[in-house]
Amino acid sequence: MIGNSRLHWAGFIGETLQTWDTNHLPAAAIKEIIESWSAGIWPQEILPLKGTVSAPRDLRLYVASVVPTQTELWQTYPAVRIITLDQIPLLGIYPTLGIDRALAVWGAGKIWGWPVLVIDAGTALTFTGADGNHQLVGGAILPGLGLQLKSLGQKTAALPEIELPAEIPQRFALNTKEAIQSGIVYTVIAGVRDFISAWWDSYPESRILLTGGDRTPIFTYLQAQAPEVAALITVEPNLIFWGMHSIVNIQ
Ligand SMILES: Nc1ncnc2c1ncn2[C@@H]1O[C@H](COP(=O)(O)OP(=O)(O)OP(=O)(O)O)[C@@H](O)[C@H]1O
Ligand SMILES: CC(C)(CO)[C@@H](O)C(=O)NCCC(=O)O
Ligand SMILES: [K+]
Repeated sequence: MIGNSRLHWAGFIGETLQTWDTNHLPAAAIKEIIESWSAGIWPQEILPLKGTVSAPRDLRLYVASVVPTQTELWQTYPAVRIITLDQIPLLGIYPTLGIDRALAVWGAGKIWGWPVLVIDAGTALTFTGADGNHQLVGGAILPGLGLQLKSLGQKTAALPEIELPAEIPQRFALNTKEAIQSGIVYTVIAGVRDFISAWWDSYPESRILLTGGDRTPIFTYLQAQAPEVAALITVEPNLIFWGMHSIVNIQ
């Protein structure tokens, strides 16, 4: 899965599933990976994996991407299959819907049942809901936690670029760092709770799944602020891969 910040990898290696993340890769590295795979060798220096790994010569690579320039770099690999929206049986898809959102909500519905709401806390924070007929209800997109911190740090003179706090901060802060942390954390959690509550108004029995690179801090803050809501949320890092797995199997 090619995201806006990095690449998310999942490999069935023998009987086991391994997952890992890398940065976006430059063209030269991708060329090297493709040459290695074509020769039946695992490119261990670029994509380190546990154990010694050779690669089958026809190693299939399934790519879903929300970054077209990155997708392009993989298209020279003969065994690549690009997963596109038209391959996802979700009803009511609109043409510019992100493939990551479509795959995540499809994977969630397939495994945890319908209706379902997915919260993906990545570069962008997205809500994506589908109903009992596997029909997209819709969703919302806002800047993710990292991007909110970064944009304040970069677009102001006096605000530093800081990290997310490990625990929920004090709400009314008396220093700049904690004031930024409070502002972002409390408004995002309030927003997340509001979207969940609005979703449950329409789909009271629905599962809610939380995924993405910032799933753990979001879940920690939610547990502190609204433990009764957090208790009803399923945290699942591999939602998009479950979606890809299901799509790939039906082809
Ligand atoms: N090692 C890491 N590198 C980059 N971001 C990380 C890392 N660990 C956690 N994160 C957090 O993950 C967030 C990005 O999420 P994720 O990796 O899911 O984004 P992405 O690659 O854009 O994928 P998506 O397109 O699904 O949002 C950042 O806001 C950051 O706080
Ligand atoms: C919202 C992001 C950036 C989240 O990764 C991605 O799903 C995307 O580029 N979506 C396209 C716009 C949409 O989903 O309506
Ligand atoms: K853009």
